[in-house]
Amino acid sequence: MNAKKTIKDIDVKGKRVFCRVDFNVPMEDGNVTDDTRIRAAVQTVNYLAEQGAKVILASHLGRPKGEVNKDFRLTAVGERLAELIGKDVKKLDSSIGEEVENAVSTMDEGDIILLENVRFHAGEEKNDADLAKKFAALADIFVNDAFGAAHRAHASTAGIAEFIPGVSGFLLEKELDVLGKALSDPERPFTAIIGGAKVKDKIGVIDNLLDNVDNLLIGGGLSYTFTKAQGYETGNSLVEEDKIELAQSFIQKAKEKNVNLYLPVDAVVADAFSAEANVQTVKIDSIQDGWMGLDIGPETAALYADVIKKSKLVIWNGPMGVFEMEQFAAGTKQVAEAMAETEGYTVIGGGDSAAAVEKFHVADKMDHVSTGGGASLEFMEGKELPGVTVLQDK
Ligand SMILES: Nc1ncnc2c1ncn2[C@@H]1O[C@H](COP(=O)(O)OP(=O)(O)O)[C@@H](O)[C@H]1O
Ligand SMILES: O=C(OP(=O)(O)O)[C@H](O)COP(=O)(O)O
Repeated sequence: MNAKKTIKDIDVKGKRVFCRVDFNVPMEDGNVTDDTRIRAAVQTVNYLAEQGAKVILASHLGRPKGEVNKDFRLTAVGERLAELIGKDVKKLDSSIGEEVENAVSTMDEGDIILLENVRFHAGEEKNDADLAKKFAALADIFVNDAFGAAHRAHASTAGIAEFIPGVSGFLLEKELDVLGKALSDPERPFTAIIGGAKVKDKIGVIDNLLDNVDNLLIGGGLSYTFTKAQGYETGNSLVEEDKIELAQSFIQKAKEKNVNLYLPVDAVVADAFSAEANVQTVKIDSIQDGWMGLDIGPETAALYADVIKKSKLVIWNGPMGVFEMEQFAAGTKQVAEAMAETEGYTVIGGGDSAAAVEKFHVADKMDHVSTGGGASLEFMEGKELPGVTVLQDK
C-alpha cells in the first residue's frame, strides 16, 4: 500500500474539514463506558482546530440499521469529547440537511461540530453516492481518522473521497505504521487470539492467519462454531450454523500447516444470557441442552496463558467471554494478564477488547492497543482497507 498524505501535508487553515472518526464506543444506559476511541482521536481534532480548520466530525455508533434510534445518538460522546479537549463541541441532531448546512455556514476557524450518527441513514452502509455527495458538499477536505471503520466501504469512510480530496489523520497513520512494522517480519513464535461475538466478520480472517501464525487460540462466542465442528453439542451457545463446515476445514488446514490450533477444552455455561443466571463449569464435550457457553473455562484459560507467555509476538482480537458480566469475565481477565506478563510484543485490537484491557488495568502494559478490531485483522491479512485506499498518495 502506498504511503498516504496526512493532515500535515496539506494546509487546512480556514478550510471546512469533514473528519471521519470512530466514536463507536461501548455504552451503558446512555453513558460512555470506555472512551479509548475518543481519546485516540483527540490529537487529530486538536491539531485541526489549532490550525484554524472548521472541524466537522462524523462517526457511527452501533448498528442502528439505517434508522434514527435514540439509543444510538452521539450526544454523550460529544460531551465526553468536549471534556477531553476542553473546547466546545456543538453536537447536531442530524448528519445532513438544513440544520447541518446552517451550522456549518456559520462556523469560525477552530470551531468543532459533531454530526449525528451517520448510520441513521441507510445509504451510509450501502456506500450510496448521493449520501456521500451530501457529506462531501459540507466540506473542502475529507480527513479519515477512523481506523476502526477503515475496513468498511461506507459513504462517510470511502464514498466521500470520490468528491473531495482525502488525507489521513494521525491515528490512522499511526495504526498503519505500528501494525505494519509488527507484521512485516513477525517475531516467532507468533500467536493470534481470536474471540468476540462478530463470528461472521471474523471467521474468514482465520484462513489467512493460518498461513502466518505459529499458534492460533480461539475463544469467545466464535469458539462454539468450532465446538460444533468438532462434533460436540453446544446447547444455546452462539453458533453460526452455515460456518460449521468452514470451521472444520480450518481444523484440517491447521494440521496441514503445522499450526497449533487451540480450541477451548472447557467452558463456563449459564442457563440464561444474564448476570444473574445459574452458572457451571463443564468440559467442552458436555454442554447440555438449555445452557450456553459464555466464557472459556479455567483449564482453557491456563492453557492459553501458557502459550501467550511463551510467544514473541501476540495479537489479540475479541474477548474470551461476556466479560462485561462478572460471572463470565475470568477467562478474558486471565488472557489479559498473560498478555501483560509476556515478554513478547503485544497488540490488542477492537473496541471491546480495548475496553477489556482497560477494565483489568493492563492497557498500559500492552505494546499497542489498536482502535480497530476487524480493521486490524483485515490489515494483517494483507487486505486493502477501503477507507485507506481512497486517500491521496504522498
Ligand atoms: N461466548 C459468548 N457469547 C456471546 N457473546 C460473547 C461471548 N464471548 C464474548 N462475547 C461478546 O463479544 C463482544 C465483543 O465482540 P467483538 O465486537 O467481536 O469484539 P471487538 O469489539 O473486540 O472486536 C463482547 O461484548 C462480549 O460480551
Ligand atoms: O467497532 C468496530 O469494529 P470492531 O468491533 O471490529 O473493533 C468498528 O467501529 C466498526 O463497526 P462495525 O463492525 O459495526 O462496522
